[in-house]
Amino acid sequence: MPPILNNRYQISRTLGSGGFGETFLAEDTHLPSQRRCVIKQLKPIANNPQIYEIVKDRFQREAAILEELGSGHNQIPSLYAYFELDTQFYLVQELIEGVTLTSKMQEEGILSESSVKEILTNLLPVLDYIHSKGIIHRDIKPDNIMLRYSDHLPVLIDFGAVRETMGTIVNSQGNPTSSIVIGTPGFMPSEQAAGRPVYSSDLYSLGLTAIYLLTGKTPEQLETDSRTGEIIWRKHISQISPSLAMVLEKAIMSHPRDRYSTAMAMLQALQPLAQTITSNPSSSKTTVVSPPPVVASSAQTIPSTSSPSNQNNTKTIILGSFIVGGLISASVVFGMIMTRSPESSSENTATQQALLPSPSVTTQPIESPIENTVNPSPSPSPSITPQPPENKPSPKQAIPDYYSLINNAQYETSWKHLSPQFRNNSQLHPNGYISYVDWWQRVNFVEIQEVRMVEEGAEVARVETRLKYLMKSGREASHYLRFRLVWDAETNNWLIDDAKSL
Ligand SMILES: Nc1ncnc2c1ncn2[C@@H]1O[C@H](COP(=O)(O)OP(=O)(O)OP(=O)(O)O)[C@@H](O)[C@H]1O
Repeated sequence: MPPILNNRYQISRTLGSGGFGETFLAEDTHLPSQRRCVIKQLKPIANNPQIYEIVKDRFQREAAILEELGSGHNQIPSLYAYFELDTQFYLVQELIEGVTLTSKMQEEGILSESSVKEILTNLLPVLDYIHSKGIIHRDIKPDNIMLRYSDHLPVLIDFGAVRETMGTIVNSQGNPTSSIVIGTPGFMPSEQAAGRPVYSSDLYSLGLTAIYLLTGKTPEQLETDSRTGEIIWRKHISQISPSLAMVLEKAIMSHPRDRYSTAMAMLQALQPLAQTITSNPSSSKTTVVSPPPVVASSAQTIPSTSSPSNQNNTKTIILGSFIVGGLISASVVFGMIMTRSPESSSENTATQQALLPSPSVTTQPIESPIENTVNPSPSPSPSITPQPPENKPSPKQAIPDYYSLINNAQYETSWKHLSPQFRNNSQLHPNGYISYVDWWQRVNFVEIQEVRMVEEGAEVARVETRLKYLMKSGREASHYLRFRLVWDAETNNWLIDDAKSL
Protein backbone atom coordinates (compact mmCIF):
# COMPACT_ATOMS: atom_id res chain seq x y z
CA MET A 1 0.00 0.00 0.00
CA PRO A 2 1.56 3.36 -1.04
CA PRO A 3 1.83 5.89 1.74
CA ILE A 4 -0.21 8.33 -0.38
CA LEU A 5 -3.34 6.94 -1.94
CA ASN A 6 -4.71 8.40 -5.15
CA ASN A 7 -2.05 11.05 -4.88
CA ARG A 8 -4.02 12.69 -2.08
CA TYR A 9 -4.70 10.61 1.04
CA GLN A 10 -1.81 10.00 3.41
CA ILE A 11 -2.41 6.69 5.15
CA SER A 12 -1.76 6.82 8.91
CA ARG A 13 -2.70 3.30 9.90
CA THR A 14 -4.97 0.34 9.25
CA LEU A 15 -8.18 0.33 11.29
CA GLY A 16 -9.39 -3.09 10.28
CA SER A 17 -9.50 -5.66 7.55
CA GLY A 18 -12.37 -7.80 6.38
CA GLY A 19 -13.24 -10.13 3.56
CA PHE A 20 -13.45 -7.34 0.99
CA GLY A 21 -10.44 -5.22 1.81
CA GLU A 22 -9.02 -2.96 4.43
CA THR A 23 -10.07 0.17 6.29
CA PHE A 24 -7.54 2.93 6.86
CA LEU A 25 -7.20 6.08 8.86
CA ALA A 26 -5.81 8.79 6.55
CA GLU A 27 -5.22 12.52 6.14
CA ASP A 28 -6.44 14.51 3.18
CA THR A 29 -3.33 16.31 1.92
CA HIS A 30 -5.37 18.39 -0.53
CA LEU A 31 -7.03 20.30 2.25
CA PRO A 32 -5.29 23.00 4.28
CA SER A 33 -6.55 21.36 7.48
CA GLN A 34 -5.16 17.97 6.43
CA ARG A 35 -8.55 16.70 7.55
CA ARG A 36 -8.47 13.16 8.89
CA CYS A 37 -10.74 10.64 7.22
CA VAL A 38 -11.48 6.93 6.97
CA ILE A 39 -10.83 5.12 3.70
CA LYS A 40 -12.56 1.89 2.99
CA GLN A 41 -10.99 -0.26 0.32
CA LEU A 42 -13.18 -2.77 -1.51
CA LYS A 43 -11.97 -5.57 -3.79
CA PRO A 44 -14.36 -7.32 -6.14
CA ILE A 45 -14.20 -11.09 -5.72
CA ALA A 46 -14.46 -11.93 -9.42
CA ASN A 47 -11.39 -11.37 -11.56
CA ASN A 48 -13.19 -10.82 -14.84
CA PRO A 49 -13.20 -7.63 -16.96
CA GLN A 50 -16.87 -8.01 -17.86
CA ILE A 51 -17.93 -8.30 -14.25
CA TYR A 52 -15.57 -5.51 -13.28
CA GLU A 53 -17.65 -3.11 -15.39
CA ILE A 54 -20.85 -4.23 -13.66
CA VAL A 55 -19.25 -3.87 -10.24
CA LYS A 56 -17.99 -0.43 -11.15
CA ASP A 57 -21.44 0.63 -12.20
CA ARG A 58 -23.01 -0.74 -9.02
CA PHE A 59 -20.31 0.78 -6.85
CA GLN A 60 -21.11 4.19 -8.28
CA ARG A 61 -24.78 3.76 -7.49
CA GLU A 62 -24.08 2.56 -3.95
CA ALA A 63 -21.69 5.44 -3.37
CA ALA A 64 -24.40 7.85 -4.47
CA ILE A 65 -26.75 6.31 -1.90
CA LEU A 66 -24.10 6.57 0.82
CA GLU A 67 -23.54 10.20 -0.11
CA GLU A 68 -27.25 10.89 0.19
CA LEU A 69 -27.58 9.04 3.50
CA GLY A 70 -24.48 10.67 4.96
CA SER A 71 -25.55 14.16 4.00
CA GLY A 72 -29.10 13.58 5.23
CA HIS A 73 -28.42 12.33 8.74
CA ASN A 74 -25.84 13.41 11.25
CA GLN A 75 -25.53 9.89 12.71
CA ILE A 76 -24.27 8.46 9.42
CA PRO A 77 -20.70 9.35 8.33
CA SER A 78 -20.52 11.76 5.40
CA LEU A 79 -19.08 10.44 2.17
CA TYR A 80 -16.30 12.82 1.15
CA ALA A 81 -15.17 11.09 -2.04
CA TYR A 82 -14.99 7.81 -3.91
CA PHE A 83 -12.60 6.55 -6.55
CA GLU A 84 -11.21 3.45 -8.18
CA LEU A 85 -7.57 2.54 -8.41
CA ASP A 86 -5.91 -0.59 -9.79
CA THR A 87 -9.21 -2.48 -10.06
CA GLN A 88 -10.06 -1.67 -6.46
CA PHE A 89 -12.70 0.69 -5.15
CA TYR A 90 -12.37 3.24 -2.36
CA LEU A 91 -14.77 5.21 -0.21
CA VAL A 92 -13.47 8.23 1.68
CA GLN A 93 -15.61 8.85 4.73
CA GLU A 94 -15.93 11.18 7.66
CA LEU A 95 -13.88 10.05 10.65
CA ILE A 96 -16.12 9.49 13.65
CA GLU A 97 -14.24 10.28 16.85
CA GLY A 98 -15.71 7.71 19.12
CA VAL A 99 -15.73 4.09 20.19
CA THR A 100 -17.52 1.07 18.79
CA LEU A 101 -20.01 -0.62 21.08
CA THR A 102 -17.81 -3.69 21.00
CA SER A 103 -14.83 -1.74 22.33
CA LYS A 104 -16.95 0.03 24.92
CA MET A 105 -18.23 -3.29 26.17
CA GLN A 106 -14.73 -4.75 26.27
CA GLU A 107 -13.42 -1.76 28.19
CA GLU A 108 -16.30 -1.10 30.58
CA GLY A 109 -18.23 -4.35 30.82
CA ILE A 110 -21.96 -4.72 30.45
CA LEU A 111 -24.03 -1.57 30.07
CA SER A 112 -26.84 -0.40 32.34
CA GLU A 113 -30.44 -0.68 31.24
CA SER A 114 -30.74 3.10 30.94
CA SER A 115 -27.61 3.33 28.73
CA VAL A 116 -28.95 0.61 26.44
CA LYS A 117 -32.34 2.31 26.27
CA GLU A 118 -30.65 5.57 25.41
CA ILE A 119 -28.66 3.93 22.61
CA LEU A 120 -31.80 2.31 21.20
CA THR A 121 -33.80 5.52 21.47
CA ASN A 122 -31.09 7.42 19.62
CA LEU A 123 -30.48 4.79 16.99
CA LEU A 124 -34.02 3.87 15.97
CA PRO A 125 -34.64 7.24 14.27
CA VAL A 126 -31.49 6.60 12.18
CA LEU A 127 -32.89 3.24 11.12
CA ASP A 128 -36.21 4.86 10.39
CA TYR A 129 -34.40 7.36 8.21
CA ILE A 130 -32.52 4.78 6.16
CA HIS A 131 -35.61 2.60 5.85
CA SER A 132 -37.57 5.61 4.62
CA LYS A 133 -35.01 5.74 1.77
CA GLY A 134 -35.67 2.09 0.99
CA ILE A 135 -32.31 0.95 2.42
CA ILE A 136 -31.80 -1.97 4.79
CA HIS A 137 -28.47 -1.68 6.63
CA ARG A 138 -28.05 -5.47 6.89
CA ASP A 139 -25.11 -5.47 9.25
CA ILE A 140 -26.27 -3.92 12.51
CA LYS A 141 -24.02 -5.22 15.26
CA PRO A 142 -21.89 -3.76 18.07
CA ASP A 143 -18.88 -3.46 15.70
CA ASN A 144 -20.80 -1.25 13.34
CA ILE A 145 -22.21 1.22 15.84
CA MET A 146 -19.89 3.90 17.20
CA LEU A 147 -20.66 6.11 20.18
CA ARG A 148 -19.42 9.56 19.24
CA TYR A 149 -17.40 11.28 21.97
CA SER A 150 -18.70 14.77 21.27
CA ASP A 151 -22.42 14.15 21.75
CA HIS A 152 -22.62 10.48 22.87
CA LEU A 153 -24.89 9.72 19.95
CA PRO A 154 -24.62 6.34 18.23
CA VAL A 155 -23.39 6.52 14.64
CA LEU A 156 -24.08 3.81 12.10
CA ILE A 157 -21.06 2.73 10.05
CA ASP A 158 -20.38 0.11 7.41
CA PHE A 159 -23.48 -0.34 5.28
CA GLY A 160 -23.76 -3.81 3.79
CA ALA A 161 -24.87 -2.97 0.25
CA VAL A 162 -21.47 -1.80 -1.04
CA ARG A 163 -19.82 -4.99 0.11
CA GLU A 164 -22.56 -6.99 -1.56
CA THR A 165 -21.70 -5.26 -4.82
CA MET A 166 -18.16 -6.60 -4.54
CA GLY A 167 -19.56 -10.12 -4.48
CA THR A 168 -21.05 -9.75 -7.95
CA ILE A 169 -20.64 -12.80 -10.21
CA VAL A 170 -22.48 -14.03 -13.30
CA ASN A 171 -24.89 -16.86 -12.59
CA SER A 172 -25.51 -19.88 -14.82
CA GLN A 173 -28.19 -17.95 -16.77
CA GLY A 174 -25.62 -15.27 -17.56
CA ASN A 175 -27.14 -12.64 -15.24
CA PRO A 176 -25.11 -10.66 -12.74
CA THR A 177 -25.96 -11.58 -9.19
CA SER A 178 -24.33 -11.31 -5.80
CA SER A 179 -22.67 -14.49 -4.63
CA ILE A 180 -22.60 -13.43 -1.00
CA VAL A 181 -25.02 -12.87 1.81
CA ILE A 182 -24.27 -9.70 3.73
CA GLY A 183 -24.68 -9.83 7.48
CA THR A 184 -23.00 -11.34 10.48
CA PRO A 185 -23.96 -14.86 11.59
CA GLY A 186 -25.85 -14.72 14.84
CA PHE A 187 -26.84 -11.08 14.47
CA MET A 188 -28.73 -11.64 11.23
CA PRO A 189 -32.18 -13.22 11.14
CA SER A 190 -32.96 -16.27 9.07
CA GLU A 191 -34.80 -14.44 6.28
CA GLN A 192 -31.70 -12.32 5.72
CA ALA A 193 -29.45 -15.38 5.75
CA ALA A 194 -31.76 -16.75 3.06
CA GLY A 195 -31.11 -13.63 0.98
CA ARG A 196 -34.48 -11.96 1.67
CA PRO A 197 -33.87 -9.20 4.23
CA VAL A 198 -36.77 -6.97 5.25
CA TYR A 199 -36.71 -3.75 7.27
CA SER A 200 -37.39 -5.59 10.48
CA SER A 201 -34.23 -7.65 9.86
CA ASP A 202 -32.35 -4.56 11.06
CA LEU A 203 -34.58 -4.40 14.15
CA TYR A 204 -33.80 -8.03 14.91
CA SER A 205 -30.06 -7.29 14.71
CA LEU A 206 -30.52 -4.20 16.86
CA GLY A 207 -32.42 -6.23 19.47
CA LEU A 208 -29.57 -8.74 19.65
CA THR A 209 -27.06 -5.90 19.86
CA ALA A 210 -28.98 -4.53 22.87
CA ILE A 211 -29.01 -7.99 24.45
CA TYR A 212 -25.26 -8.26 23.91
CA LEU A 213 -24.78 -4.92 25.68
CA LEU A 214 -26.97 -5.99 28.59
CA THR A 215 -25.59 -9.52 28.99
CA GLY A 216 -22.14 -9.57 27.42
CA LYS A 217 -23.32 -12.59 25.40
CA THR A 218 -23.02 -12.75 21.63
CA PRO A 219 -25.94 -14.42 19.84
CA GLU A 220 -23.86 -17.59 19.41
CA GLN A 221 -23.58 -17.84 23.19
CA LEU A 222 -27.35 -17.80 23.66
CA GLU A 223 -29.51 -20.90 23.53
CA THR A 224 -32.61 -21.33 21.45
CA ASP A 225 -35.88 -22.74 22.76
CA SER A 226 -36.17 -26.01 20.82
CA ARG A 227 -39.96 -25.85 21.08
CA THR A 228 -40.55 -22.30 19.80
CA GLY A 229 -37.28 -21.54 18.01
CA GLU A 230 -36.95 -18.29 19.98
CA ILE A 231 -33.73 -17.12 21.62
CA ILE A 232 -33.44 -17.55 25.40
CA TRP A 233 -31.65 -14.57 26.88
CA ARG A 234 -33.47 -13.24 29.95
CA LYS A 235 -31.84 -15.64 32.37
CA HIS A 236 -28.51 -13.93 31.63
CA ILE A 237 -29.67 -10.63 33.11
CA SER A 238 -30.10 -10.30 36.83
CA GLN A 239 -32.49 -7.36 36.58
CA ILE A 240 -34.36 -5.90 33.66
CA SER A 241 -37.65 -4.06 33.60
CA PRO A 242 -40.38 -6.28 32.13
CA SER A 243 -41.27 -3.53 29.69
CA LEU A 244 -37.80 -3.31 28.10
CA ALA A 245 -37.62 -7.10 28.11
CA MET A 246 -40.87 -7.21 26.13
CA VAL A 247 -39.63 -4.72 23.56
CA LEU A 248 -36.46 -6.76 23.00
CA GLU A 249 -38.39 -10.01 23.00
CA LYS A 250 -40.60 -8.72 20.19
CA ALA A 251 -37.68 -7.26 18.22
CA ILE A 252 -35.86 -10.60 18.06
CA MET A 253 -38.79 -12.85 17.19
CA SER A 254 -37.64 -15.37 14.63
CA HIS A 255 -40.50 -14.61 12.23
CA PRO A 256 -40.58 -11.06 10.83
CA ARG A 257 -44.38 -11.08 11.18
CA ASP A 258 -44.03 -11.19 14.96
CA ARG A 259 -41.53 -8.33 15.21
CA TYR A 260 -42.05 -4.58 15.15
CA SER A 261 -42.66 -3.81 11.53
CA THR A 262 -41.03 -0.39 11.67
CA ALA A 263 -38.27 1.30 13.61
CA MET A 264 -40.76 3.94 14.75
CA ALA A 265 -43.06 1.29 16.15
CA MET A 266 -40.19 -0.08 18.21
CA LEU A 267 -39.19 3.40 19.28
CA GLN A 268 -42.71 4.17 20.35
CA ALA A 269 -42.90 1.00 22.40
CA LEU A 270 -39.68 2.07 24.08
CA GLN A 271 -40.48 5.68 24.75
CA PRO A 272 -43.13 5.40 27.43
CA LEU A 273 -40.56 3.30 29.28
CA ALA A 274 -37.89 5.97 29.03
CA GLN A 275 -40.46 8.44 30.20
CA THR A 276 -41.46 6.35 33.20
CA ILE A 277 -37.87 6.17 34.32
CA THR A 278 -36.74 9.68 33.62
CA SER A 279 -39.71 11.93 34.13
CA ASN A 280 -42.48 12.84 36.45
CA PRO A 281 -45.36 10.55 35.50
CA SER A 282 -47.96 13.20 36.33
CA SER A 283 -46.61 15.62 33.75
CA SER A 284 -48.17 15.41 30.34
CA LYS A 285 -45.41 14.31 27.95
CA THR A 286 -47.39 13.38 24.92
CA THR A 287 -44.69 14.78 22.69
CA VAL A 288 -42.84 11.61 23.52
CA VAL A 289 -45.40 9.57 21.66
CA SER A 290 -45.87 12.02 18.85
CA PRO A 291 -44.82 10.79 15.44
CA PRO A 292 -41.29 11.33 14.23
CA PRO A 293 -40.75 14.13 11.73
CA VAL A 294 -40.85 11.72 8.79
CA VAL A 295 -44.27 10.44 9.75
CA ALA A 296 -45.60 13.75 10.96
CA SER A 297 -44.78 15.65 7.81
CA SER A 298 -46.88 13.41 5.63
CA ALA A 299 -49.65 12.81 8.10
CA GLN A 300 -52.92 14.62 8.44
CA THR A 301 -53.83 16.33 11.66
CA ILE A 302 -56.83 15.37 13.73
CA PRO A 303 -59.97 17.08 12.47
CA SER A 304 -60.87 19.76 15.00
CA THR A 305 -64.60 19.17 14.79
CA SER A 306 -66.57 16.19 13.70
CA SER A 307 -69.95 16.15 12.05
CA PRO A 308 -70.07 12.73 10.46
CA SER A 309 -72.93 11.75 8.24
CA ASN A 310 -75.30 9.11 9.53
CA GLN A 311 -73.63 6.51 7.41
CA ASN A 312 -70.21 7.48 8.61
CA ASN A 313 -71.52 7.60 12.13
CA THR A 314 -72.60 4.01 11.83
CA LYS A 315 -69.17 2.94 10.68
CA THR A 316 -67.64 5.12 13.28
CA ILE A 317 -69.46 3.67 16.21
CA ILE A 318 -68.56 0.13 15.34
CA LEU A 319 -65.02 0.93 14.48
CA GLY A 320 -64.39 2.92 17.61
CA SER A 321 -65.82 0.22 19.76
CA PHE A 322 -63.83 -2.51 18.09
CA ILE A 323 -60.59 -0.65 18.23
CA VAL A 324 -60.68 -0.07 21.92
CA GLY A 325 -62.60 -2.99 23.22
CA GLY A 326 -62.17 -5.64 20.55
CA LEU A 327 -65.02 -7.70 19.14
CA ILE A 328 -64.21 -11.21 18.07
CA SER A 329 -67.33 -11.95 16.08
CA ALA A 330 -67.03 -8.76 14.08
CA SER A 331 -63.39 -8.95 13.15
CA VAL A 332 -64.26 -9.78 9.55
CA VAL A 333 -66.27 -6.58 9.30
CA PHE A 334 -63.40 -4.72 10.86
CA GLY A 335 -61.13 -6.14 8.19
CA MET A 336 -63.51 -4.83 5.54
CA ILE A 337 -63.63 -1.42 7.13
CA MET A 338 -59.88 -1.27 7.24
CA THR A 339 -59.47 -2.02 3.59
CA ARG A 340 -62.41 -0.17 2.04
CA SER A 341 -62.98 3.46 1.31
CA PRO A 342 -65.42 5.40 3.53
CA GLU A 343 -68.15 4.83 0.90
CA SER A 344 -68.76 1.28 2.01
CA SER A 345 -71.45 -0.67 0.27
CA SER A 346 -74.99 -0.85 1.61
CA GLU A 347 -74.39 -4.51 2.24
CA ASN A 348 -71.55 -3.69 4.56
CA THR A 349 -73.50 -0.94 6.23
CA ALA A 350 -76.28 -3.38 6.96
CA THR A 351 -73.82 -5.81 8.47
CA GLN A 352 -72.34 -3.05 10.54
CA GLN A 353 -75.75 -1.86 11.75
CA ALA A 354 -76.55 -5.34 12.89
CA LEU A 355 -73.52 -5.09 15.12
CA LEU A 356 -74.25 -1.65 16.49
CA PRO A 357 -73.78 -1.33 20.20
CA SER A 358 -76.52 0.26 22.23
CA PRO A 359 -77.00 3.88 21.12
CA SER A 360 -76.99 5.02 24.72
CA VAL A 361 -73.39 3.90 24.93
CA THR A 362 -71.97 5.27 21.75
CA THR A 363 -74.19 7.79 20.05
CA GLN A 364 -74.57 10.40 22.70
CA PRO A 365 -73.34 13.76 21.50
CA ILE A 366 -70.14 14.96 23.00
CA GLU A 367 -71.83 17.85 24.86
CA SER A 368 -74.44 15.69 26.56
CA PRO A 369 -74.14 14.82 30.25
CA ILE A 370 -72.27 11.60 30.85
CA GLU A 371 -74.28 8.80 32.36
CA ASN A 372 -73.32 5.37 33.60
CA THR A 373 -69.82 6.38 34.48
CA VAL A 374 -67.87 4.21 36.84
CA ASN A 375 -67.64 6.86 39.46
CA PRO A 376 -71.13 7.75 40.69
CA SER A 377 -70.14 11.17 41.98
CA PRO A 378 -71.84 13.97 40.07
CA SER A 379 -70.16 15.26 36.93
CA PRO A 380 -68.92 18.81 37.07
CA SER A 381 -70.76 21.55 35.27
CA PRO A 382 -69.49 21.73 31.68
CA SER A 383 -68.72 25.42 32.13
CA ILE A 384 -66.36 24.80 35.01
CA THR A 385 -63.08 23.04 34.43
CA PRO A 386 -61.76 22.21 37.88
CA GLN A 387 -58.02 22.02 38.23
CA PRO A 388 -56.96 18.39 38.71
CA PRO A 389 -55.10 17.65 41.94
CA GLU A 390 -51.34 17.75 41.52
CA ASN A 391 -50.74 14.01 41.70
CA LYS A 392 -53.56 13.12 39.33
CA PRO A 393 -52.27 11.70 36.02
CA SER A 394 -53.18 13.54 32.85
CA PRO A 395 -56.05 11.99 30.85
CA LYS A 396 -53.90 12.54 27.76
CA GLN A 397 -51.30 10.18 29.16
CA ALA A 398 -53.94 7.47 29.65
CA ILE A 399 -53.98 6.78 25.90
CA PRO A 400 -50.25 6.08 25.36
CA ASP A 401 -50.26 4.15 28.64
CA TYR A 402 -53.14 1.98 27.44
CA TYR A 403 -51.61 1.25 24.04
CA SER A 404 -48.21 0.65 25.52
CA LEU A 405 -49.79 -2.19 27.50
CA ILE A 406 -51.48 -3.48 24.37
CA ASN A 407 -48.25 -3.30 22.37
CA ASN A 408 -46.49 -5.21 25.09
CA ALA A 409 -49.26 -7.83 25.14
CA GLN A 410 -50.15 -6.99 28.74
CA TYR A 411 -53.82 -7.58 28.04
CA GLU A 412 -54.85 -8.42 31.57
CA THR A 413 -53.66 -5.01 32.70
CA SER A 414 -54.97 -3.14 29.66
CA TRP A 415 -58.41 -4.75 30.18
CA LYS A 416 -58.46 -3.14 33.62
CA HIS A 417 -57.97 0.23 31.92
CA LEU A 418 -61.49 -0.08 30.47
CA SER A 419 -64.41 1.04 32.60
CA PRO A 420 -66.64 -1.77 33.93
CA GLN A 421 -69.43 -0.48 31.68
CA PHE A 422 -67.22 -0.78 28.63
CA ARG A 423 -65.93 -4.18 29.66
CA ASN A 424 -69.42 -5.48 30.35
CA ASN A 425 -70.82 -4.43 26.99
CA SER A 426 -71.82 -7.82 25.65
CA GLN A 427 -72.02 -6.56 22.09
CA LEU A 428 -68.42 -5.45 22.24
CA HIS A 429 -67.14 -8.37 24.24
CA PRO A 430 -69.51 -11.29 23.85
CA ASN A 431 -67.13 -13.53 25.78
CA GLY A 432 -65.76 -10.79 27.99
CA TYR A 433 -62.00 -10.82 28.37
CA ILE A 434 -61.57 -13.79 25.98
CA SER A 435 -63.07 -11.81 23.08
CA TYR A 436 -60.89 -8.85 23.96
CA VAL A 437 -57.64 -10.86 23.95
CA ASP A 438 -58.64 -12.72 20.84
CA TRP A 439 -59.04 -9.43 19.02
CA TRP A 440 -55.84 -7.86 20.22
CA GLN A 441 -53.79 -10.88 19.30
CA ARG A 442 -54.52 -10.03 15.68
CA VAL A 443 -52.94 -6.63 16.01
CA ASN A 444 -49.21 -6.32 15.67
CA PHE A 445 -48.80 -2.77 16.87
CA VAL A 446 -50.69 0.44 17.42
CA GLU A 447 -48.78 3.62 16.70
CA ILE A 448 -50.01 6.72 18.49
CA GLN A 449 -49.53 9.58 16.10
CA GLU A 450 -51.28 12.34 17.96
CA VAL A 451 -53.17 12.87 21.22
CA ARG A 452 -55.12 16.06 21.82
CA MET A 453 -57.15 17.09 24.85
CA VAL A 454 -60.70 18.12 24.02
CA GLU A 455 -62.22 18.42 27.45
CA GLU A 456 -60.72 17.89 30.86
CA GLY A 457 -62.96 17.65 33.88
CA ALA A 458 -62.33 16.22 37.30
CA GLU A 459 -64.34 13.06 36.62
CA VAL A 460 -64.69 12.89 32.86
CA ALA A 461 -62.32 13.83 30.07
CA ARG A 462 -62.30 13.58 26.31
CA VAL A 463 -59.25 13.26 24.12
CA GLU A 464 -58.89 12.89 20.39
CA THR A 465 -56.24 10.68 18.90
CA ARG A 466 -54.78 9.72 15.58
CA LEU A 467 -53.74 6.08 15.62
CA LYS A 468 -52.22 3.73 13.12
CA TYR A 469 -53.05 0.06 13.35
CA LEU A 470 -50.52 -2.42 12.03
CA MET A 471 -52.27 -5.76 11.79
CA LYS A 472 -50.46 -9.09 11.91
CA SER A 473 -51.98 -9.79 8.51
CA GLY A 474 -49.81 -6.96 7.18
CA ARG A 475 -52.67 -4.48 6.77
CA GLU A 476 -52.33 -0.96 8.07
CA ALA A 477 -55.05 1.56 8.82
CA SER A 478 -55.23 5.01 10.33
CA HIS A 479 -58.03 5.93 12.72
CA TYR A 480 -59.15 9.13 14.34
CA LEU A 481 -60.80 8.33 17.63
CA ARG A 482 -62.39 10.37 20.35
CA PHE A 483 -62.11 8.72 23.73
CA ARG A 484 -64.22 9.36 26.76
CA LEU A 485 -62.30 8.72 29.94
CA VAL A 486 -63.70 8.48 33.42
CA TRP A 487 -61.73 9.01 36.56
CA ASP A 488 -61.41 6.03 38.89
CA ALA A 489 -60.33 7.27 42.30
CA GLU A 490 -59.86 3.73 43.59
CA THR A 491 -57.10 2.85 41.13
CA ASN A 492 -56.00 6.46 40.61
CA ASN A 493 -56.41 5.98 36.86
CA TRP A 494 -58.36 7.32 33.94
CA LEU A 495 -60.42 4.46 32.48
CA ILE A 496 -61.58 4.27 28.88
CA ASP A 497 -65.34 4.43 28.89
CA ASP A 498 -66.11 4.92 25.22
CA ALA A 499 -64.48 5.54 21.85
CA LYS A 500 -65.90 6.91 18.64
CA SER A 501 -64.31 7.40 15.26
CA LEU A 502 -64.19 10.97 14.00
N1 LIG B 1 -16.30 6.35 9.74
C1 LIG B 1 -15.52 5.82 10.68
N2 LIG B 1 -15.01 6.59 11.66
C2 LIG B 1 -14.19 6.08 12.60
N3 LIG B 1 -13.82 4.80 12.64
C3 LIG B 1 -14.30 3.99 11.69
C4 LIG B 1 -15.18 4.44 10.67
N4 LIG B 1 -15.47 3.41 9.86
C5 LIG B 1 -14.82 2.34 10.37
N5 LIG B 1 -14.12 2.68 11.47
C6 LIG B 1 -13.26 1.84 12.31
O1 LIG B 1 -12.62 0.89 11.51
C7 LIG B 1 -12.89 -0.41 11.96
C8 LIG B 1 -12.99 -1.36 10.77
O2 LIG B 1 -13.89 -0.83 9.85
P1 LIG B 1 -15.02 -1.62 9.06
O3 LIG B 1 -15.95 -2.29 10.01
O4 LIG B 1 -15.64 -0.64 8.12
O5 LIG B 1 -14.25 -2.65 8.21
P2 LIG B 1 -13.63 -4.05 8.48
O6 LIG B 1 -13.90 -4.53 9.87
O7 LIG B 1 -12.22 -3.88 8.07
O8 LIG B 1 -14.32 -4.96 7.43
P3 LIG B 1 -15.83 -5.33 7.13
O9 LIG B 1 -16.26 -4.29 6.16
O10 LIG B 1 -15.73 -6.67 6.51
O11 LIG B 1 -16.61 -5.29 8.42
C9 LIG B 1 -14.19 -0.29 12.72
O12 LIG B 1 -14.30 -1.25 13.71
C10 LIG B 1 -14.07 1.09 13.32
O13 LIG B 1 -13.34 1.01 14.53
